[in-house]
Amino acid sequence: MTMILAEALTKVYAVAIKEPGLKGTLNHFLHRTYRSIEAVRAVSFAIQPGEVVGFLGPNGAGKTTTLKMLTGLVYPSGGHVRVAGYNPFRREAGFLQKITLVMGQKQQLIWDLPTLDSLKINAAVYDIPERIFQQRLGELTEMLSLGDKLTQPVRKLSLGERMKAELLAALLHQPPVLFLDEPTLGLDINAQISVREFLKEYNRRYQATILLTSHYMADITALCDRVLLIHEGQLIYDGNLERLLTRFAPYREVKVELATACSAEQLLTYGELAALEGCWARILVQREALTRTVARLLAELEILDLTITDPPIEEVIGRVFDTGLVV
Ligand SMILES: Nc1ncnc2c1ncn2[C@@H]1O[C@H](COP(=O)(O)OP(=O)(O)OP(=O)(O)O)[C@@H](O)[C@H]1O
Repeated sequence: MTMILAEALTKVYAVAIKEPGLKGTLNHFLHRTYRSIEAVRAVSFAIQPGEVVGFLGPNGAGKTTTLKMLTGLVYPSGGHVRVAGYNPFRREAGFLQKITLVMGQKQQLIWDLPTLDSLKINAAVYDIPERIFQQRLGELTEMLSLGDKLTQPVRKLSLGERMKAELLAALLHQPPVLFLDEPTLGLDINAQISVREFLKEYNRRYQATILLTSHYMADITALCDRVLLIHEGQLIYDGNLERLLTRFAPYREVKVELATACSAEQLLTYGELAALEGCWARILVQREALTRTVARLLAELEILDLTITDPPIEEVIGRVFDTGLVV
């Protein structure tokens, strides 16, 4: 059974327009006018059980709106959705047991209470028997390395600990489908890594299906083989991350340290000049010309150091969004 299915999913928001000044305010009350924002346009995809899929797009591309439609928080203007066999808009109890939605910038834990108290409330809401509650609590606390943190008021936790506690609360009912909107937002590198590791382990242990948005490409590369790219409300790519990178980054980055500074014009004869600072230069070279170009660089210039790397994924994805190409 397909776990998450979106067919021609569309959302058009009607936004009231208000002119400035007193006249505008009066008009706004008397004859309100609206303009339409097509946040999501005919988006279709199918995600199978156990898949971890990255959902990427620039700000305002329509990611959160799509997640809200998949979780039944926003009613679509068109199209069809099915998650774990349910129609999300009915908000049936069975559906709510199957999913969770974690938003990095919103919290569900009660600020002044210890996490444990919020967890007990969640256990009651989801009708989790005491024995199962204790067992899941122990397992998740260990997986998240939260130790004795659960008895402290939430406001005393660090940002990373709070995010882990949020995940614990969101997963207590052991949902098979996870919608995660920026779960590592604002966390330091170590906290990002431990959230990532936890999600990887959670997916492995419970074969959970995960749809994840993140502005940190390290989250995506660590967790997702497959990505969905959305641009101005339209799905422009659905497939393997590796394939996307090879297609949109047919070049490699050659970083050189020169014995003496060189002009940009001279370096441009080797490839596209990405940066030049004093004696350091970053040159983008087509993959098929790499060996030839490196040989030329070493023969023609006095090189102190040379490294070859793949371009940063952020840069490649940025190029895809800049072109807005439908793949
Ligand atoms: N409730 C709303 N009413 C009107 N317009 C909205 C509403 N929510 C979102 N939008 C608009 O819909 C478009 C898509 O927004 P959405 O939040 O889905 O994008 P996003 O990809 O999640 O962006 P970000 O990465 O910045 O969170 C934007 O133009 C946004 O301004």
